[in-house]
Amino acid sequence: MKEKIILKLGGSVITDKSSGECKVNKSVLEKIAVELASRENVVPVIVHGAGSCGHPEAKEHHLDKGLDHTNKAGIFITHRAVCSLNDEVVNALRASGVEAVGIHPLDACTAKNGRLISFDSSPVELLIQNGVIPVLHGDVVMDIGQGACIVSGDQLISCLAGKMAVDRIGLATDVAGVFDRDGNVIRHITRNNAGGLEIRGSGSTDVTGGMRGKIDELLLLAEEGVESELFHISRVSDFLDGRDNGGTRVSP
Ligand SMILES: Nc1ncnc2c1ncn2[C@@H]1O[C@H](COP(=O)(O)OP(=O)(O)OP(=O)(O)O)[C@@H](O)[C@H]1O
Ligand SMILES: C=C(C)CCOP(=O)(O)O
Repeated sequence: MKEKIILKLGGSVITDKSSGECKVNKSVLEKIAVELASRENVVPVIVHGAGSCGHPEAKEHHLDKGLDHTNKAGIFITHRAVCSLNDEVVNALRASGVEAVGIHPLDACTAKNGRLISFDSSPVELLIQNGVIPVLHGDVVMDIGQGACIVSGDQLISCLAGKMAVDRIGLATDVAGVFDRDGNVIRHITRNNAGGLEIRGSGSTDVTGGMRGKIDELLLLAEEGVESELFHISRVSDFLDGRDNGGTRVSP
């Protein structure tokens, strides 16, 4: 029986996030695609972040703060940036023989004050039933409270996991896991120990809260009874094979 998994490819991994402009790490994408092509044990849904292909644009047009009369063009500009990255991810997968297609949250979701309130997951489920890997991404989303907002790939994961049964959820980033003050990986986070941790944002331009935003989102997911794992991209094969990946588990 194949495991249904959600794998988030962090923007810190698939782009050069420290660059002020969209720079895709094509060689990393190729390696991930080869890993996925060789796996018969999992049916993945891929979600990716924006990194330098979306965060700088969203920040410049302050879309995380909503729409006003000055920033409407930011919708197109930000969406185009992250869609260009989505094309690169899909193309890398397809070049390795993995049948994949992009799904864009702007077309499929509605939010209220920054939180998703509707997302029809049936295309995602039908695609995987038919052997095609859906590739979703953090995006600008129309918002009935503030006009528009930025929905992170992390929030999308929570939303998807609430709608479809998945066996495991993994988030690959540029760090080995969540570090404590001494730089050691915290192997297990729950609501009980999360309060005392020093978790900050990203070192690069980021409108969705960096590691802090990610852990807050994963703790909400944990409250729904769903566990997730955060690990370094170099350990993706361990995650795919269900082995210890040296990272941080966030659980109820
Ligand atoms: N306590 C911490 N432990 C580990 N990383 C931390 C911590 N606090 C802040 N960080 C930062 O969080 C970053 C990872 O979060 P980030 O949001 O950039 O990842 P991502 O999901 O790959 O990116 P994106 O949001 O573009 O998809 C690390 O590069 C690190 O600088
Ligand atoms: C900035 C945009 C468009 C999406 C952000 O998604 P994330 O990189 O998963 O936080």
